[in-house]
Amino acid sequence: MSNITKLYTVEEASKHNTKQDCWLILDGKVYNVTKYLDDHPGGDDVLVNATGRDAIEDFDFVGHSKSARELMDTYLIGELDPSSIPQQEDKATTTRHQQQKDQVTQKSQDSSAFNYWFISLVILVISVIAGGYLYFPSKDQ
Ligand code: HEM
Repeated sequence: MSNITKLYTVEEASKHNTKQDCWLILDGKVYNVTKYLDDHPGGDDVLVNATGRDAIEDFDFVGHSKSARELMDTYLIGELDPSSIPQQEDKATTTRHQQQKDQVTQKSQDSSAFNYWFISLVILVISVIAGGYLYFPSKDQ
């Protein structure tokens, strides 16, 4: 097993995206698979298409064998620098979640205000009817 010492940015790792120079990012680790392209049983295109992003989900989806996982170590050249991983999507997601939360809070506040006025109106109507019976009792009694 190789020692992992070198850190690469996503940008640096993503530059190697051709059949002459192909690096993969798998679970935060960086692999130079250029020499393996011709031997990969799944073909070279699939590997070149998996560059520029962490392709561990694709790798796992294929259901690679134990020996395939052991083979990976041969091509390991380093790890991804975590600070280089773009956070934009997370920020956008957080903002979207906050907006959704705000909308729910706003709706619940609107509905509380409506309930307050509705209940007040019902009490008022009941009071008027009850008052009517008290001041104008039925002639039968
Ligand atoms: C260093 C990385 C990789 C190594 C060492 C590797 C190795 C292998 C090996 C040994 C096989 C034969 C089947 C097995 O033993 O599981 C295989 C098949 C395959 N691999 Fe990879 N692979 C790597 C990355 C990837 C990636 C990133 C993808 C997809 C995005 C991929 C897609 C496939 C496909 C589609 C097959 C064919 C499966 C089949 O026909 O049943 N591989 N790989």
